Amino acid sequence: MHNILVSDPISAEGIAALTNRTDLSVDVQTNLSPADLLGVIGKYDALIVRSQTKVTKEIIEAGSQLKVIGRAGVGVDNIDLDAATEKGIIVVNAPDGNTMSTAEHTFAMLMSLSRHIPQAYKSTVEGNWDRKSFKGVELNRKTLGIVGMGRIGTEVSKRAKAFNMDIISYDPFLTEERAEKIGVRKGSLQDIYKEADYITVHTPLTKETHHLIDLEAFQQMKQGVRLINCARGGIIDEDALVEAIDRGIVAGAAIDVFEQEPPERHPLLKRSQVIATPHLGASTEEAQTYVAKDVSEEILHILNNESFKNAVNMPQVPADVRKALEPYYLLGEKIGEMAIQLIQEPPHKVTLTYAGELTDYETESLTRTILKGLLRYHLGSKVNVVNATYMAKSYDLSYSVEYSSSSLDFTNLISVRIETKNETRTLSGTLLSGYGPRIIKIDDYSIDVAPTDHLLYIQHLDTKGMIGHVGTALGEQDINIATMQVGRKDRGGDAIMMITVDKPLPKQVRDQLEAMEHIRSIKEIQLS
Ligand SMILES: NC(=O)c1ccc[n+]([C@@H]2O[C@H](COP(=O)([O-])OP(=O)(O)OC[C@H]3O[C@@H](n4cnc5c(N)ncnc54)[C@H](O)[C@@H]3O)[C@@H](O)[C@H]2O)c1
Ligand SMILES: O=C(O)CC[C@@H](O)C(=O)O
Repeated sequence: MHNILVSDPISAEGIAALTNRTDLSVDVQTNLSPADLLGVIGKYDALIVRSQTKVTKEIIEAGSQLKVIGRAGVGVDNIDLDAATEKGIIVVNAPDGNTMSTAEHTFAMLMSLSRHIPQAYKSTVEGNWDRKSFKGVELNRKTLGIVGMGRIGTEVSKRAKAFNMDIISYDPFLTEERAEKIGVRKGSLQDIYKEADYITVHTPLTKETHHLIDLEAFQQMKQGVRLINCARGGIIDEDALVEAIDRGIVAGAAIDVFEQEPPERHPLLKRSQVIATPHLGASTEEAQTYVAKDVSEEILHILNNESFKNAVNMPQVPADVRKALEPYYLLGEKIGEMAIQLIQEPPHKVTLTYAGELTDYETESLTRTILKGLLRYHLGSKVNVVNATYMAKSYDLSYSVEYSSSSLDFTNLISVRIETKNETRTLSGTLLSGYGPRIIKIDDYSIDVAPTDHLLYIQHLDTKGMIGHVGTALGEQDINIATMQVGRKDRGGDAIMMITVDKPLPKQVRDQLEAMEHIRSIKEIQLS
């Protein structure tokens, strides 16, 4: 039974996929204080939030069972992503469900701003009939500057085109081709400041976009410009906006999101040129149902160990790539687990090499899986594919990935070279059609071993009778040999045996083997 906590108001219809299941327990508690949340979070496997709940490092650390945090919406700035990643907790969002609603809200703000609808409404219901104070402006043939041409920015541009607006847009990822396809002009921020009658922002709030629109930016804008922020508080510097309004640069601003929410008595709210809504961009019945459905589906996938697509703190793996790589994850994990057991000292460098058909794919998820296998052996189950690269870095283990054209005549090949201060070991494996994962090389020795639970790796001198001696010693102690592979470099030189056995070796058998003449080392390898 998995326990799920929903701590913000979420569409009941949207989370029906969770609440209808008998193998899940879903608690909806939308009035928890941070202290209350801290007290209860320890018993939950999944947490679903909108933007109100602040999922801090403290909450994440107290979430001893947490596997996934779901954000029913786009922005994840209320979740400490680094803390979640460090703990191996997947953070998923619902990036598409509220795009239309937010684009429509932006447009409602744009029009309200132009025709002073909120101010005129207030005056009218107060008993006035004031037809002079609220003269507006047309959108027709005006220039709209869009900062951030992602999902919402693009939808806003479509609506603006229908109003015969000229659109100029800046986004670091906007190519000339895409701009042409959408029907907007691509420009710089400075172009927007210089030309736009309206500016709307649709970026995430990042270090780069924090106070992107500051006093310096306002000073470059057209006199009488109007601004809209339905993205995130903090992209526009609120104090600078007040100053720009007071200096007459800005004729109006429509603000849905604030640096602090609620925006306790900010001077901005005292300016008659400002209209405001309380973070309502995504607040429609449709959007709330869509985002809740999307995030519920993702949570179900994650709790059932199925593939998912909207993780924010790990790379997205397209479904076709994931399907193609799926059989390699097991092979990669086993190679990682074996490699770490072959070395005697802490590793400081790992080089992963992919060859054959693997070079056709985006292998980031495979790399994470190999690192997970490698690190788990010592660090335990706290390592997973979410935090594997983070964990590697935090243990000063550098890793790199290479692609090779040489796959030793196999259709695919994964090699892991692991280096310590004094030794370097290399392990290679392949996925053999019809046979599954095989280890085909250890250092310079060619072998062919399935990575089973108990393996015995013996380095010895190539001399007569070794196989017999080892076989007898194991047999006498009732250790059944499932398979045995031998390899040597030169006749009479260094040689290896890789034996798969049915159970771990008792200590006396190990001691006995270690004491045998011509045996150089014995390593038991346990795979999970
Ligand atoms: N008001 C609301 O209720 C509400 C609802 C939904 C989304 N949002 C917010 O709207 C914003 C946009 O959402 P989206 O779904 O369109 O996201 P998106 O990821 O589809 O688009 C964001 C775009 O911003 C661009 N960008 C990043 N840094 C930039 C910069 N410095 N200058 C210009 N462009 C930059 C990115 O390249 C990307 O194309 C987010 O902040 C999201 O949280 C608010
Ligand atoms: O949950 C909400 O209503 C806000 C959602 C919005 O800010 C988002 O980023 O998706």
